[in-house]
Amino acid sequence: MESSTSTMSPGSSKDKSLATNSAPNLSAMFESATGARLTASIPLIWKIKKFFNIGSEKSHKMAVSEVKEYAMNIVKEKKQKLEQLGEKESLDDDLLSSGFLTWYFWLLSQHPEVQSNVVKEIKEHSEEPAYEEVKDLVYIHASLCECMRLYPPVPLDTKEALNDDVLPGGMVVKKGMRVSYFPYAMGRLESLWGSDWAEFKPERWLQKEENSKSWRFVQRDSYHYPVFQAGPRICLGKEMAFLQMKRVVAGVLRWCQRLNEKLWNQSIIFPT
Ligand code: HEM
Repeated sequence: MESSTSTMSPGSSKDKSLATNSAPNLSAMFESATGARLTASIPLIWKIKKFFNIGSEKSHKMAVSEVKEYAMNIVKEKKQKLEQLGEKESLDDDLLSSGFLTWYFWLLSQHPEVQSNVVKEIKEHSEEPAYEEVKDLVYIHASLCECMRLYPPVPLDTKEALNDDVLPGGMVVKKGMRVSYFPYAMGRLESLWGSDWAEFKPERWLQKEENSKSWRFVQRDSYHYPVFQAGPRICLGKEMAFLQMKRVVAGVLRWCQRLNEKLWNQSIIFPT
C-alpha cells in the first residue's frame, strides 16, 4: 500500500478520492475504530456514550466511518475496473484475506530465512500455477497458517445463545447470554503451541517425508486453531481463501524478485 505524508483527520472534507491513492492516518483511524470496543470492559458505559454521541464513542464513530469510506472507495474503484474488463467477481470476502496479507508480508520482511524458503517454493512451480499445483505449495500454506495463528483476520468472535444451553466443558449458558471465543489469544497460548509460541515458525505445521525428504503439511484440530471457526459453521470459503492467498503471494513475490533482479540483481528487499 502506498503511503503518504499528507494528513486527513477523521471527518475532514479533504478530497475523498485521495483515499484510494494513499493511506493518510489510516492506521491511526483503524486503531481507533477497532481498539475502543476491544478494551472497553463495561458495556453500559460505551452504550451510554454511544447514545449521547459523546467522548470516545464520538471519535470511534468518526474513525469507523473514515475507515469504511476508505475501504468502500477501494472496492468501488476495483468494481469499476472489473466492469470495464467485463468481469464479475465478489470482493466482500476477499477483504479478509487481503487485509491479512499485510501482516504476512511484514512477517516475511522480518524473517529472511522464511522468505527465502517461500521464494524457493515459488520458483519450483510454474508462473501461473494451476489448482493442483497451488495445493502443492505446502511451505507457503504452512507460513500462511502460522501468520494467521499470530494475526488472525477474525481475532474475536461472539455468539448469542438462542436458548439455555450447557457448553461441553460444563459451563451453563442462559438464553440471551453472549459467548466469545478469542482466536488471537488462543494462537498465543503456551499450553497449545509450546514455549516457542511467540516465534513465527512455519515448520511447526510441517513434517519431513522420510523417503522423498519433501515437506508434508500437518493439519491442526480446528478447535485448537479456530481462525476459520470450527464445527458445522466453519468458514465455507476456507479453501478458496488459501487458493487466493497463495496465488497473490506467488504473484507479488515473483514481481518483487524480478524488480530486484532488474534493479540490484540481488534477493528481495522489503522496506522494514
Ligand atoms: C483468510 C480469509 C478468511 C477467514 C480468516 C475467514 C474466517 C471466517 C470465520 C471466522 C467465519 C465464522 C464467522 C462466524 O460464524 O461468526 C467465516 C464464515 C464464513 N466464511 Fe470465511 N473467512 C475467510 C475467507 C472467506 C472467503 C474467501 C469466503 C468465500 C469465498 C468465505 C466465506 C464464508 C462463509 C460463506 C461463511 C459462513 C459460514 C456459515 O455460517 O455457515 N470466507 N469465515
